[in-house]
Amino acid sequence: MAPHATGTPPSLSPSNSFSGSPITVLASSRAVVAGRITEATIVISTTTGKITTIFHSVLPASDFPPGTPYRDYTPHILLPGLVDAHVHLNEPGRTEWEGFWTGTRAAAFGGVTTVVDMPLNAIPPTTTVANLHEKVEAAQGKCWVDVGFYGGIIPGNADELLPLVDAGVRGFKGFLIDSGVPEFPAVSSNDISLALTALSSAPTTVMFHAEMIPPLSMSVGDVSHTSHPPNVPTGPLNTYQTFLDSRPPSFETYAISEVLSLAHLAPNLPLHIVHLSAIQAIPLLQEARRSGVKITAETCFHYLSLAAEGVEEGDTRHKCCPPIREQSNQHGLWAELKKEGTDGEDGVIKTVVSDHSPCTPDLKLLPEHVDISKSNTSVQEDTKEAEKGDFFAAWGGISSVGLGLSILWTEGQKRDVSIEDVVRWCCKNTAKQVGLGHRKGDLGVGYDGDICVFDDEGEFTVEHSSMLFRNKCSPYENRRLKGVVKETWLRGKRVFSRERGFAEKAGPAGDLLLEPRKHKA
Ligand SMILES: NC(=O)NC(NC(N)=O)C(=O)[O-]
Ligand SMILES: [Zn+2]
Ligand SMILES: [Zn+2]
Repeated sequence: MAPHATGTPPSLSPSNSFSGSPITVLASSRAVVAGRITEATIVISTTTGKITTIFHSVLPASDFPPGTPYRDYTPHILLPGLVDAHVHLNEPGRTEWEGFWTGTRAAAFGGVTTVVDMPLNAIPPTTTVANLHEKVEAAQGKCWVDVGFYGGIIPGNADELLPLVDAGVRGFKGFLIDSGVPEFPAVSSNDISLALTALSSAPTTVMFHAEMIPPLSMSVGDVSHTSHPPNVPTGPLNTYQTFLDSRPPSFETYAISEVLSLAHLAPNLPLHIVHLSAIQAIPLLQEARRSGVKITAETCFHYLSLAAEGVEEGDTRHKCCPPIREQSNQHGLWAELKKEGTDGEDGVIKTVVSDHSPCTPDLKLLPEHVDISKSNTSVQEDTKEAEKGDFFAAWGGISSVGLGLSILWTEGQKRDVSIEDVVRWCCKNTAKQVGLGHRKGDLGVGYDGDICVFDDEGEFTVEHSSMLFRNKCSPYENRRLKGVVKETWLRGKRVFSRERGFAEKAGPAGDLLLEPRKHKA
């Protein structure tokens, strides 16, 4: 046996194989194994889909029995499949916005092998066990990657929360501001208290969309002095700055203070702020962590790659909540993110996710001058002239599932980001956040054989053929990105290849990840 092997030697007896070989072997001179780049030969059981052995060198095919599927991908990098812990798949109920089939194919295209579906925008929302069952029913047989589900916290559903934990949700999300859909109302501080109390010793994570309209007296200083509440537009509705001014950083800091003021109700429960945008919130979170509050935050590919200064008039593809802020804010997010994993530092932003929240293009109310892919017919024919480009009336949400790795890699070129950093933020930490750290987010013995084959030197332009989500409407369209996913492997099966497409004959191989989260020892 080669030196430096970890794990048990592969059982090479062909008798326990269903596909002719009991193992599949992927090798490369560069792989991110246990968080470090190394040479590796990865052996995956074809029966369990688990990694059985990793050799820390590139072994030749001749070291394995004849007929063993083997490929040396050198010089491409083998990464753990990405875990995108924030995706809105919208099925059932708003399947014209997205769906399990299209959303998970878009994920597989980008090396994402696990997505965790948000509890809102589908109808019904995932706020009861019965509703979770409807979602699971709708997902059967349609998923090209593994899919987990969050539960939702809304007013009045505190009694559903523990049953949802037992039913296998990977965490919960509640809104402190209007969510944009009527069936998922915002929670009050009383609702949060009830939820935290109900879940105080449950093995889960409670996450918040942290924006709140602060009392008027507290908003002074955020926006130019006005007597308006900040959420009321004070300029042209199709100018991005008007929208940005309407959701200032104080919305995020105020909401996070609210969450922190209730954290004592569940001191052992992990809390998490989704899609953090405002850097002004970072000191609050740092201080809370220093005083022992178990709170983390995620940011999104768009906050790290787009900036308010670059949003053209009426280009509502950039609308999301909280908003994309100025370039200086983006720098601050990067600085905090890069602390994560640095010796002696404690970054509060642990993860980077897509927050893929699509809709049909008509709801984006795009004006004609915003040139989007013409694959979506009758895009804005019905839009009233007055509404075109209106940042307030347009749906808030950015489409990017499956583009994240390349977006981050492209941005990272300017910022001394290593591939190990990307794996930590998008694989290891996201898997841990959703209670899947024992089987996802890393390459190691006993982990699922989820592998992204990444050409870190390749480039592509985002166009129709690289946006596999249902509606081709994304601010990344026509952008040139660095880093191409060549293949995506899910539990030892190749589900996607850039050259050969999807494993159509085998069909969707994704599992629904409903194993309940485990109590910490
Ligand atoms: N209803 C939504 O999908 N909202 C989402 N929208 C964004 N982020 O703009 C979100 O996650 O809050
Ligand atoms: Zn949100
Ligand atoms: Zn979201």
